[in-house]
Amino acid sequence: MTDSTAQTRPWPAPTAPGAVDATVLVPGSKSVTNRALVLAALSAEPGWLRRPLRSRDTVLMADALRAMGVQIDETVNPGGGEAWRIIPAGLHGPATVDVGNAGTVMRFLPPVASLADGPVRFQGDARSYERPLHGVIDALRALGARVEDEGRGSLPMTVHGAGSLSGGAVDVDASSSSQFVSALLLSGPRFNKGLELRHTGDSLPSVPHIRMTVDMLRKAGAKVDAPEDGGSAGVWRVAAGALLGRDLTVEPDLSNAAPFLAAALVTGGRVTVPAWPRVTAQPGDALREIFTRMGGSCELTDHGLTFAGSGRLRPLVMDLGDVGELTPVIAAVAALADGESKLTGIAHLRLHETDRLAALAAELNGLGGDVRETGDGLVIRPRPLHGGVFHTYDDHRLATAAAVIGLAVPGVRVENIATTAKTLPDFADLWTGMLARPGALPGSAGAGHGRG
Ligand SMILES: O=C(O)C1=C[C@@H](OP(=O)(O)O)[C@@H](O)[C@H](O)C1
Ligand SMILES: C=C(OP(=O)(O)O)C(=O)O
Repeated sequence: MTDSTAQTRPWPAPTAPGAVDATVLVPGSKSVTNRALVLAALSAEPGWLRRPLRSRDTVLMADALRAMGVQIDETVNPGGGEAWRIIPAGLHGPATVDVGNAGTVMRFLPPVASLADGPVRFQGDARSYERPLHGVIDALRALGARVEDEGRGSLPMTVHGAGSLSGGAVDVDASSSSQFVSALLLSGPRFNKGLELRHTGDSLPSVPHIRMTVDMLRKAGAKVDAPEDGGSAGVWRVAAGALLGRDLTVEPDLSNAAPFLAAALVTGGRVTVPAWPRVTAQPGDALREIFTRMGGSCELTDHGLTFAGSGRLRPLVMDLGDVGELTPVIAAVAALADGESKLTGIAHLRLHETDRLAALAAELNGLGGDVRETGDGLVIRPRPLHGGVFHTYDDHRLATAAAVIGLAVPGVRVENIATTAKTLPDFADLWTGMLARPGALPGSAGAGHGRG
């Protein structure tokens, strides 16, 4: 078991010196980087990944693929950033994979391991042993793989790769994580009979992430049929066939743009995120609508997205089931808003890096907030907040949510800010850099939400 997120002294979250006015270069998308690595590893020819995200989750993915025999060379991109050359090879066991606490690694790689020619052992952080994996394990067994999981339907486990997998039809209940579906689809082209996956659960979270999987599979040459509506019911079909090597430039991580856009909203300022894609499968694109509903406005141009706050923070009543990973930052903004917010459709967040519903309620209430857990979400009422330690439970998005609160509330100290390394190792520097360039926008709320 490993945990590379070093414990550090609580980080004093800076209060906003005024309305922020900054351009923030947000690093690449975790979800795109890790899908691209898997697809490149399964391809029939080498590929390039330009401006990949380098973070704990993506390094774990790359190292795991290397452990199975894939060559990944890290070079410099002529246009800036890194370029990773991925040279697929026969997948080998025995190998050991450290998943850390990365849902993408622990779910996407067992199907890949079933194609290896020997046993692949999966282990990770303590939390990874609690996160659901049964959808992947049961499906792999139904498709012909041998998996030893100590009978728990979770990690630690060993996938006994036999060099190939029969594949075919399988039922999956992915109501606890969309990643079960994405995991099986990604390896589907390499199964002898391809894959026909029927979703049997009552609900399906994070559907945009499944669309991202389908989109990237198609761009790699796979033949995929997907349900039109993308709702909870549906059948996905992936034809057996070779995948093409791609030359892919990774988009900025729009979910990791959330705290920076929130800074514009909370301070009545303005933040530009360059290279915001005009068309994207990333769920973070929904921030344009969500934060506009919460009081801001935005403009998407060839230079990127500029988001401006108005000085007013409106509450949000919304089903966030499609965009669950945005919840912590949205909840932080909601705690500073001028009315009651109701966030629904996110029961599955109890199974994320930590139980995010319990953690957000405990930590916001610990600062004087009024947050109540419901069966599938949170009710957040405005209350004056005060400073204190915000615990982060080794959850990167709890840490960034705490930083947003700290803009408006003096004295917030964030436990283990280093946990942001899961997807955004540069977070603290980007955050202080953003605040070092305050604009002088007249009439802005500035740090006026401070209620300490
Ligand atoms: O496939 C992906 O890249 C992801 C899917 C979602 O998982 P869940 O469906 O488990 O919420 C999301 O929350 C996670 O951050 C990334
Ligand atoms: C839920 C998340 O991550 P994971 O890929 O570990 O599921 C997340 O990043 O918000």
